[in-house]
Amino acid sequence: MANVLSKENRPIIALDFPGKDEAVDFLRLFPGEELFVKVGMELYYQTGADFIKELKRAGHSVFLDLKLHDIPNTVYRAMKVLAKLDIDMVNVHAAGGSKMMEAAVHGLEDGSGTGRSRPAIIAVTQLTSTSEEQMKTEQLVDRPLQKSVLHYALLAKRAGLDGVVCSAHEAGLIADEAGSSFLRVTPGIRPEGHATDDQKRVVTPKEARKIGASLIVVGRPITRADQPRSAYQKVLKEWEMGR
Ligand SMILES: O=C(O)c1cc(=O)[nH]c(=O)n1[C@@H]1O[C@H](COP(=O)(O)O)[C@@H](O)[C@H]1O
Repeated sequence: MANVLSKENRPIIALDFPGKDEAVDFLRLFPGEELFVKVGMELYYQTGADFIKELKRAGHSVFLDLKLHDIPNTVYRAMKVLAKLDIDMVNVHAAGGSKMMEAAVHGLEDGSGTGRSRPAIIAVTQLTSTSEEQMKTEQLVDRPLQKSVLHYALLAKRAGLDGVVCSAHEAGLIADEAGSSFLRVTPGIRPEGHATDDQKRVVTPKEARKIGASLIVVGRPITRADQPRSAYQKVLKEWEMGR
């Protein structure tokens, strides 16, 4: 798989912008810097593959966050296409099951061809906006949230995935059970003193690293800040303090 842990595990910036212009304006604030960015559904559905290629040409690492969740054959075929974008990381929902996750890995391998490493692939466990109460009432899952997350992580590992998306709260447990090389990519990150919002299970960058996150994903605290560049520096500093 692509080496996503190079360049000192920089925080991944979620480019959750409505279109290319806004994303480009944001990236202009970081001249010459090679960032690790996440392109999600909103931006990808607007800009498509061309913008991903531009980001790669500019030297950025790209996590394409489309959270695939469909029957194995459909996911296999979609991953085969995505592998050609030369992205660094993609994801699926673990709830799609082991056969779907295996198909996703095979799709990436077949799409990458020989001589090129496939993108890293991680599985979303329970979203960081999900609470235990919601799991009970809406998913009818009557188990502790941590158990569900760990179960999905081990399922993903057995299916050949490289890691999971989870809250930092579960990162240490997953490292213990699935091994430290199994990636724990953690959104729901809020720097010290930041206001709360729709994210339920939030952690500071420093705490996330201490607990066992391999990589953190940060969106609005940086992209919606009055001074995005200094907000990024603050996140980076807090992340480094957690080492
Ligand atoms: O897969 C993800 O990236 C993801 C999974 C999850 O459980 N929670 C979660 O917040 N995310 C993404 O991480 C980013 C977090 O953004 P902020 O809440 O603005 O920091 C968003 O782009 C979400 O789509």
